[in-house]
Amino acid sequence: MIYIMGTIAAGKTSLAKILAEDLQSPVYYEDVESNGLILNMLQKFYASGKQSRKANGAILQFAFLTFRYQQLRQAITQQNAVMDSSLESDFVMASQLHDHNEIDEADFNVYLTLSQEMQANINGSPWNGLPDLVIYLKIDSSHAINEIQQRGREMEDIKREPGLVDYYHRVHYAYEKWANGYPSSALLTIDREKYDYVHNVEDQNAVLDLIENKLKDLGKFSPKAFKKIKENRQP
Ligand SMILES: Nc1ncnc2c1ncn2[C@@H]1O[C@H](COP(=O)(O)OP(=O)(O)OP(=O)(O)O)[C@@H](O)[C@H]1O
Repeated sequence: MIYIMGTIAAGKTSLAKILAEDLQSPVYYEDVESNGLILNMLQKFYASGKQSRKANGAILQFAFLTFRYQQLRQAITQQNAVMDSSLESDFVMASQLHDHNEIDEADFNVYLTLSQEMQANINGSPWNGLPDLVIYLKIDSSHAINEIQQRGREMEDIKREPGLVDYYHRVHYAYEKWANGYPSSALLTIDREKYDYVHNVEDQNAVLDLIENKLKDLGKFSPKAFKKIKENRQP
């Protein structure tokens, strides 16, 4: 199992697609646009800054947790499944909301208990609860904000809600802090300021090489399978 982590609009979905195609692996997307229930909750969450985050933050996290659990139950049975979001990324989001008093203590404790119960329920079947590899997309905060604005979702628009700039910086900081302290499994950092894997084929191949070399070193596929993947890749 491969988790992709990074702040809002770091490029997780694009990398998940490119990597899964190259590895011929199953891929699990966040896909909020086609999940009506989550999209509706997100719109309420984003509606009016701190106030709406406080009113909707906890229930949104419970919704994401449920959705992720459904994905995970399927993904644990598959080799090298790519997850564009995960219980780990939800935990970063939920924690930063809690740190800023947008999820209260009691709700956060229920969230943590439920999350642990869900993980315990799928651990050992055959998953041990940890991803084989975590890819962290490191991006400058102002660059991520530009990307968010360029994708043009009304709920995320800083012209509509200028206070979102602080929120985006805060989420970015939460991910940086998480990446600096993550001890649990192999972590590979990809510098988004160096690699444009969406528009530049050379960059794309360089990033795929970095990830697949790491997977090979971790024993996730044989040197022969690795060679075949590289041969099949677009020049
Ligand atoms: N656990 C969560 N709590 C709060 N908001 C979340 C959570 N997970 C995702 N979101 C929000 O849902 C939206 C998801 O958008 P999308 O699926 O495009 O992913 P993204 O995080 O922006 O990633 P990327 O652009 O890197 O693929 C973003 O606004 C994101 O902040």
